[in-house]
Amino acid sequence: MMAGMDKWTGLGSALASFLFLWSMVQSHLPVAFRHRLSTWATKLASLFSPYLHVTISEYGAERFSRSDLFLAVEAYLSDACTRRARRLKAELGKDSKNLQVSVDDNDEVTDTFRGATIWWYAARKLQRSQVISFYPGQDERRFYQVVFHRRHRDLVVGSYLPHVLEEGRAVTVRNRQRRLFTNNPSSGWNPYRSGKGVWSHVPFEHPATFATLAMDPADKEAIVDDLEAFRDAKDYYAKVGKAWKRGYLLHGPPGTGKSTMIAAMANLLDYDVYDLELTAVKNNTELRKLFIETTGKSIIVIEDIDCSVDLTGKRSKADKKNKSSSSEDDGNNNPKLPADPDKDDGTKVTLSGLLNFIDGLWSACGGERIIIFTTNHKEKLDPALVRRGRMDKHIEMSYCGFEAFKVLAGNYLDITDHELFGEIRQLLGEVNMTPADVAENLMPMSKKKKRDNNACLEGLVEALNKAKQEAKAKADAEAKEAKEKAEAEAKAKEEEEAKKGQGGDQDQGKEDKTSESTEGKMSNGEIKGSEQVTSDN
Ligand SMILES: Nc1ncnc2c1ncn2[C@@H]1O[C@H](COP(=O)(O)OP(=O)(O)OP(=O)(O)O)[C@@H](O)[C@H]1O
Repeated sequence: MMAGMDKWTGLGSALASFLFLWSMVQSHLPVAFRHRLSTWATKLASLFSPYLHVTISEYGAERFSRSDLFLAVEAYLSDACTRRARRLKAELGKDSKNLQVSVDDNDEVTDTFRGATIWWYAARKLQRSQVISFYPGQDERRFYQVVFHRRHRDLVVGSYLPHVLEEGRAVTVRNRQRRLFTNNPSSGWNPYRSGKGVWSHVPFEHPATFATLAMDPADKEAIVDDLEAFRDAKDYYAKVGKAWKRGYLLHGPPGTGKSTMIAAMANLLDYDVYDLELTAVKNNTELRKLFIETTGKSIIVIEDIDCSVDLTGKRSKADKKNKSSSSEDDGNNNPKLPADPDKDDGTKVTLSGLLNFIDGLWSACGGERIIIFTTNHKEKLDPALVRRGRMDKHIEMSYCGFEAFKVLAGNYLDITDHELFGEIRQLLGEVNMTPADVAENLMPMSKKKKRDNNACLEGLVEALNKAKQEAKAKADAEAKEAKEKAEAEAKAKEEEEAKKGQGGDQDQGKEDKTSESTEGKMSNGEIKGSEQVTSDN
C-alpha cells in the first residue's frame, strides 16, 4: 500500500518537475522556435490521435469570393444545429419580422449522422495575404473545422459533407431575405474591421410588382416574358457558350417609373439588388472587386449612367484632341501618336473598365445576373456602352398613356371604369404627363377627408387641362419667338442685300470711273507710248 502511494507521489512530482522545466524551457526559447515546437507537438499528437480534422475556409482557393461550401455550412449549422449549440447569436430573419438564431463564432456544435458523431468548430484567424489581395497586409478569415473519428472518414467525406452542402443550400433558399446593396465608399473598405466589406445592405422591401406598374399591357407582358425566359435559360446559355447574364437599358424622362420597374423585376425574379453608385468607385480595379463580391441571382443597377461618370463625350473630346495632336509633329518630322482616349491610369473608372464589368471575362463568374442602366438621356450615351449584346433590351419608359392610367386608377382608386375616363383618355392623348404626376393626383393625402374617387379624377382632369394650357402657352410663345426670329433674320438679310446692292452700284460706278480713267490713261499712254515708241524708234 505504502509502496503504491510512493509510486504515485513520485510520478506526480516527476510530472510537476517536467511541467516546470517545460515552462522554463519555453520561456527561454525564441518565439519562432517555440512556434515550430508546438507545430511538431500537434503533428505528433495527430499521429496518435484517432480523430481527423477538415477545415472549410470562408474564401476558397481563388480567394476572391466566399466559398459556396462555407456558406452552405454556415446555413446548415445555423438551422440544424442551433438547438445543440450553447452560444447563439440572433439576427432579424426573412422580412425583418422573425428572429433568426444561429451558432456564434468560437462555439462548438455536435452533430450526428448515421450513428457517427461529428463536431463542428467555428473560428476566425488573422493571416497575412499571400495571393493577390485587394486589402494590403493582414486579412481576417473565418473558417469551420469539422472533427470526426477516423473510422468515419468515408462516411463523412463521401456522404456527410455532400449532405451538409445540399441541406445548407436548401436552408439558404428557405431563409433568403432579399437584400438591397449599396457600395461603400472605397475609403470605407476596412480590412481590419470584420464584416465591413465593399457592399452594405438593408432588407429589400419595395412593394412594386408588374401588376402595379403602369405601362402598356403588351409591353409589360413582353418584358415579363423576357425576364422569365432568362431565369429559366441556364442550360441554354451554357449550350450557346454565353455567360448567364442579361443587360437592360431603361430610358425615359424622370418620373416615368424606371426605378419602379427595377423593383418589379427584382420581385418577379426573387433577386437581390445591387445599387452601384459609380461616383464612389475609385478605379477599374475597385469596380472589378465590387462585381466579384456580388452574388448570383442579382440585379446590378447603375442609375443615371449619363451623370455617373464622364464616360460620354470624353471619347469624342479625346478623339478630337487626338486628331489635332496627331497632325502635329514633334519637331523631328515624326507625327505624335494619339494618346489613348480611354486610358486606365488607375485613378478613375473608364469606359473600357465599365465595358469589362459588363461583359469581360470576370462578368461570367458567379451565376445569373441582370445588369440595368437607367438614363434620362439615351442619346448622350456612348454607343459602345449600349449596343445590343451589352444592353440586350432597350426599354423606353414614357409618359402616361390611357392603358397605364387604368392601371394607376386600379391601384389607387380600385376602379376599372368611370364617366370621366373618356375625357381623361382624350387629354392623355394631348398632354405629356408622367405616371408619377398622374399618381400624385390620384393620391390625395388627408387625414380628415375620406378618399373621394370623383374628386380625385376631377382633380386629375383639372391638372391635365392646366398642363394642356401651359403646353399650349409654351408652344405659342415658342412659335412667336421662332416667328420673330425668322422675321428678324429675313429683315437682316434684306438689309444686307440692300447694302450689297447699294455697294454694288457704287462699286459699279467706281468700276466705271476706274475703267474710264484707265482707258483714258491707257489711251494716253498708248498715245504717249506710241509717241514714245515712235519717238524711241
Ligand atoms: N410606370 C409607373 N407605374 C407605377 N408607378 C409609377 C410609374 N412611374 C412612376 N410611378 C410613381 O412615381 C414615383 C417615381 O417614379 P420612379 O422613381 O420609378 O421614376 P424614375 O423614372 O425612376 O425617375 P428618375 O429618373 O427621376 O429616377 C414612384 O414612386 C411611383 O409611385
